[in-house]
Amino acid sequence: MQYEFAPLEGITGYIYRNAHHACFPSMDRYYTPFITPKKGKSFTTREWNDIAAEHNQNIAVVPQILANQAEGFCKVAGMLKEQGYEEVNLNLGCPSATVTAKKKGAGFLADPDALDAFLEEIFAHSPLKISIKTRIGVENPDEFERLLDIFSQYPIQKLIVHPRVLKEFYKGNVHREAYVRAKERLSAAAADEETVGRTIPVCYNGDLFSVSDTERFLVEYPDSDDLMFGRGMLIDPALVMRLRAKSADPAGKNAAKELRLENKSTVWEDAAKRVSDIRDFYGRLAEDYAAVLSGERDVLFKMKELWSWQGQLFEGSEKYLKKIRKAQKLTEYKSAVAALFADCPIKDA
Ligand SMILES: Cc1cc2nc3c(=O)[nH]c(=O)nc-3n(C[C@H](O)[C@H](O)[C@H](O)COP(=O)(O)O)c2cc1C
Repeated sequence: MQYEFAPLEGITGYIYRNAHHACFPSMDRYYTPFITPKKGKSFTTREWNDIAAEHNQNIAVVPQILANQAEGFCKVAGMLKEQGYEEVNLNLGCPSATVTAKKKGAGFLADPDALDAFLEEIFAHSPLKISIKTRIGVENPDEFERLLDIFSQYPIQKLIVHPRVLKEFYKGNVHREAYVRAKERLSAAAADEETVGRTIPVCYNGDLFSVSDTERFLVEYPDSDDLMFGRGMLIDPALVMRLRAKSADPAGKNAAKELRLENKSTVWEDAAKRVSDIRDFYGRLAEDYAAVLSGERDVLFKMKELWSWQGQLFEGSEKYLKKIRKAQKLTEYKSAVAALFADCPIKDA
């Protein structure tokens, strides 16, 4: 089983990724929040910091590009190659109106012919392997068949499917049958000589918020071998660590060995251990942000955003979260966080 950390813009930058990897070394890969090609200019400072090789040592990272012009995509891919990357991910999922209005992200799915022409160009000229993270359409899940026709023509490193259409944003039920369809279609994508024998690995992404959600998913879709987690990791940063420790499948066991987790599955279900690991992680994050951000306000902004997710893992956390949200100084923040850790039991999800 492969476990991927989803790109989360504004959250999973290099500071977060490095701290997460140090505290919960369990992910096969982290995807960066998207980078956009710009005319003339290369990267913004934020983008540069995020992808620079020195900020991503000993951690498997796939940078993501948001683009609809092949030239810009390939130029950025070339710059990423210089930093030592081997793969780049194309964003066909972002539902934000500012992005989709420019026919990028999930907005690009509205014009399958243009998307096909773009893919032809980038697969011909990109210096890096290309994976794709996609939604299943704009308005209607039926649009996915046409998109799969297109995807099946290209040597895509991996197709990550978030089975919602653009207009659903992140709400409502996921269309899991579309994920099944992608697996059926792309593992049998042997339509002509060029594609004979080629299969495109498919990764599932969407609404796996807890260990029990994931276990239920795997009972229903036992052929799954690659899962991507986004918000679930913000709620429980040890989620994949716990899945690996509990896993009885051989790949999981090997991964557990690599991570020196043998016989530790019980430790990972121990509530006190879970709380102290999350406390260490959040302590480290606050310090690491303080080392690069310009003042307490910015650090507080980052940490408050994280707590809006993390708070969901603790029973009865609302009044403590209110204090965290109201904190104007790091000292106030720290005492509110300490009170939450002391008083709120962790959920067994
Ligand atoms: C705050 C936030 C930022 C996101 N930023 C990105 C992004 O930069 N690139 C991308 O492909 N998806 C982005 N996504 C989508 C996630 O990667 C993921 O597909 C989505 O959250 C569904 O997975 P989940 O249910 O496991 O959270 C973002 C989602 C959220 C909530």
